[in-house]
Amino acid sequence: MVDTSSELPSDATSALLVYITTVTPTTDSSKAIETYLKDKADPHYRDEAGASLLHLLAAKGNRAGVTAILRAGAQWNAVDKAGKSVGEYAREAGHEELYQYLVQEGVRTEFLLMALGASSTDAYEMDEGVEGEDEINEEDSKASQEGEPEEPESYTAPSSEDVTVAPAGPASAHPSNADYLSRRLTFSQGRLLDSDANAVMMGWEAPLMELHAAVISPRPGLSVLNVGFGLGLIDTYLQSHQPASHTIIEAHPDVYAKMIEDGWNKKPGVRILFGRWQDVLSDLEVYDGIFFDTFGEYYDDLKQFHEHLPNLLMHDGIYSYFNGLAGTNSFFHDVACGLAEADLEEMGIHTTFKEVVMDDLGDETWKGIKRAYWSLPLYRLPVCTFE
Ligand SMILES: C[S@@+](CC[C@H](N)C(=O)[O-])C[C@H]1O[C@@H](n2cnc3c(N)ncnc32)[C@H](O)[C@@H]1O
Repeated sequence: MVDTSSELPSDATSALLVYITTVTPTTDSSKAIETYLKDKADPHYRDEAGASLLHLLAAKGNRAGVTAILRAGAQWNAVDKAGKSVGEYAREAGHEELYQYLVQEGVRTEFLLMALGASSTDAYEMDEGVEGEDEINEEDSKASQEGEPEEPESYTAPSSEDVTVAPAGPASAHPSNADYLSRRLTFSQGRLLDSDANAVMMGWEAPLMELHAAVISPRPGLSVLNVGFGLGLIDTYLQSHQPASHTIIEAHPDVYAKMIEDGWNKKPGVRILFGRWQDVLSDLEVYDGIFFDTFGEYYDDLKQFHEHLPNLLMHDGIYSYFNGLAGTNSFFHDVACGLAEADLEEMGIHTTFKEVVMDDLGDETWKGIKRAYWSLPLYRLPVCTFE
């Protein structure tokens, strides 16, 4: 990988940079930028901070320019050397409308790539996760769009040690669900950690789990399914709602052993299916309420689970999932929410998001944990029903 970010831009690129940074944006910006690009300005130029032309246009609130540069192949999910996305550049400069436009652009691009089987979303960790993996991988994304692997053009991505929010490594470097399931786990001080100090589940999520339980099990006597036991937080809340039947799928042997030790197999209505959800689908029934929250899985796995919902959820049932996708970057998180919403809509399932204001979790929460996986001020709790 060659870092050419310190090289001087070509004349046409310099002229384009001057245009972007000094000219007041108008609807004509799009034509002007196309002309510079025809004159061989480099659409993949990065400045010394790693900001792409799209970042610079976003900061200027230049909507026509943003459209033109995206059309020329700029990546919507580029990050600068500090890990900042184009959405953050737009929002921080006060261009909220452009921020929303960029979110829609991200959703549209990823949705199309998904349809083509070429999405970059495997870097969206489902939940508590592994360092540096919660953003869409811009390198993967570009390679996917063009059908073959390609070196980044003018920018060496910082390593995950350099920045808190870093572009993800290649998907193949992510520990797989199978790797996670072979690691030993520790339950201590209201946390469930794996042997690599990744937080599988943490006590600070209890109030969210209480809300999820109330959403999928609003009255006694319902049949509910929870995928992923973890610390048993949501299952404890679900029990307090007195379901008629309460099915729990759990894949990790250490978690399963703890469930048995704590007597979960003897609780009212509880049926435990030990195994990966992918492997126990044929043992499932149809439920009034379903919740999904696994670990070491990615957006594609969530999407795959969603594809089974028409067979698992009653016509008037309610589904929800832990919405930790890209939970340390509001722009990528907003795109992930939009993508999940669009994918569910394809199956006739409508999503509304209940907004939950979050307290700052503080550094103490993350002590001894490999990666802080949540830092956003708002949690968007999905409430999904058939239309
Ligand atoms: C984040 S925790 C769930 C926390 C839970 N919502 C709670 O309230 O405590 C994720 C759980 O999913 C389990 N898991 C991971 N992959 C799974 C899979 N493919 N199928 C079923 N369970 C899985 C993990 O072992 C872990 O116990």
